[in-house]
Amino acid sequence: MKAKSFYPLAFSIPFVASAMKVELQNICKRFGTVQANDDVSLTVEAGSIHGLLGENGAGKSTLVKVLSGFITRDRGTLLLDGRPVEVKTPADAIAVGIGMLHQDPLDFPPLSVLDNFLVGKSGSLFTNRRQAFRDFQRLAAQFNFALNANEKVSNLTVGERQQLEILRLLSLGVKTLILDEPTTGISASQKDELFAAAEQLAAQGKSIIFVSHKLEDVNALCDRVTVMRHGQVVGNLEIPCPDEALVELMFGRELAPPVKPKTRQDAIALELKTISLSTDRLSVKIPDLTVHQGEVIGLAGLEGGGQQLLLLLCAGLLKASSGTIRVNDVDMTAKLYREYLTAGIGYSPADRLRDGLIRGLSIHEHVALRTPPNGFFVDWKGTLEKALHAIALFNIRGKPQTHVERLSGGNQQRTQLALLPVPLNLLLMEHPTRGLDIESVLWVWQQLIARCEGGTAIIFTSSDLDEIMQYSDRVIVFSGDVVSEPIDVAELTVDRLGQMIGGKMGAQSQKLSVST
Ligand SMILES: Nc1ncnc2c1ncn2[C@@H]1O[C@H](COP(=O)(O)OP(=O)(O)OP(=O)(O)O)[C@@H](O)[C@H]1O
Repeated sequence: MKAKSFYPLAFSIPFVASAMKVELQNICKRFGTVQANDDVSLTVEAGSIHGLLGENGAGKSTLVKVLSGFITRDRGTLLLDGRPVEVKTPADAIAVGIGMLHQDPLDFPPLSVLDNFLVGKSGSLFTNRRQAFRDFQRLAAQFNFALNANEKVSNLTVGERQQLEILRLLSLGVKTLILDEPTTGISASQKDELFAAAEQLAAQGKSIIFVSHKLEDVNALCDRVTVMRHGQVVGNLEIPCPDEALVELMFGRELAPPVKPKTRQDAIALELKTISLSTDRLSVKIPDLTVHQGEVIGLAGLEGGGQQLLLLLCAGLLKASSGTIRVNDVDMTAKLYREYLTAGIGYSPADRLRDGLIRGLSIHEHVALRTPPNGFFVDWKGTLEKALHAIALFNIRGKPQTHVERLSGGNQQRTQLALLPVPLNLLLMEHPTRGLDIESVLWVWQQLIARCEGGTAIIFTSSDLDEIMQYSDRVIVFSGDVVSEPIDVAELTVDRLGQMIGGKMGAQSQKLSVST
């Protein structure tokens, strides 16, 4: 790289392999009428990976935000290695060795990887970039993270941004690393890399707190797990632990997945012919595709692949370089985005707070924005009733006046779903259940299946291969610039899907090269 050498001071990475026991005692935190943490106590032994499990809104993020200084607690004590410490800001937390990787990494996308790596270091403006670059490379190599220091962060996948943030926190001397739902939205191989890094750090004596609602992740990675429900600790168990026991603790009852009935009808909802898509990073040819009303098509592939482009095309947000798109027998190829909306096409993006909802606006204001105006004025009374109805119907834990950024991840997704028009001809969903607890996942799919029964065709992306297998009628696999033909789900297994995403397409893509 071309290192700028006019930064005179060097910084060095504190490579202290030190242990730290973390104890949270009787933590209480209330937001208005919500008691988010109600007398919560948690002990994380040095050198261990401790899971924090709970349904959406259980209070997990609040607890770890208290620990990492992003939220001030109302009551309770924090002990590090038996000594009480005061953490009131994220800087206080870093100073005592506690760092948190957020669900959406707190980075600066317009800046380079190296610039982001330097954020938070004292005197970082005057840092010797050559030295910083070497430190970055050394640390990245230690964890097998293939990151390019000169790449802009805006070009990275969520998984790569997480890796960068972990390196940055470690370089700041963090000894307790909090991972807040880190496997949401990353690829299977990035998850493996993340787990290997967490295990390596625990082996060095660092303590890891792993916040999740994925039982298989907790069972695969953690030594112990604490389960929260309604702001309280309801269990503290050794891992491995049977899934049924964890589910019962999380929800107070057993859960059964919905059976997907055959919803495919004869009428055609969507037709794609000889479509080519390209951005400055990727060019893909999409196989000719006919989607029937009520049918579910799953798009599998690594994050940042062509599957997202295909959804954007069908939503009218991206124009194809060639080919035609027809919805309900109407040629939409040259149509504008708003014409896609009036054609009954709904799009639900993965990044809820960036693309789906508007920070600073309440649930009620979102409902009002979605409601066609009756004359010049907004009908605040009528839209309030609609908001209350949506909150009840979609079981959203929030009030009409709650700002969307204050909702838990699961409740943001419920709000996004509540805002989708009914009926729809075509529903495009990026990661429909990302960040949701198991009960919410089942609930979301119940809603989606009901839409299919009403004739809506669904195309969705997911990095959860079990979800793709369970709910799709047919699957299209994206691997780099190679795209498979649509495959009947009965012909697939999760293993086969994983191999195809990894590039072993076999006969399924050869057919495609004939058809394109
Ligand atoms: N800043 C805030 N203002 C108001 N209420 C909040 C705020 N942050 C969290 N809450 C509420 O506190 C409760 C606990 O939320 P928290 O985010 O801690 O849950 P969680 O277990 O992390 O959920 P998820 O898994 O969905 O992220 C929820 O009811 C949430 O709406």
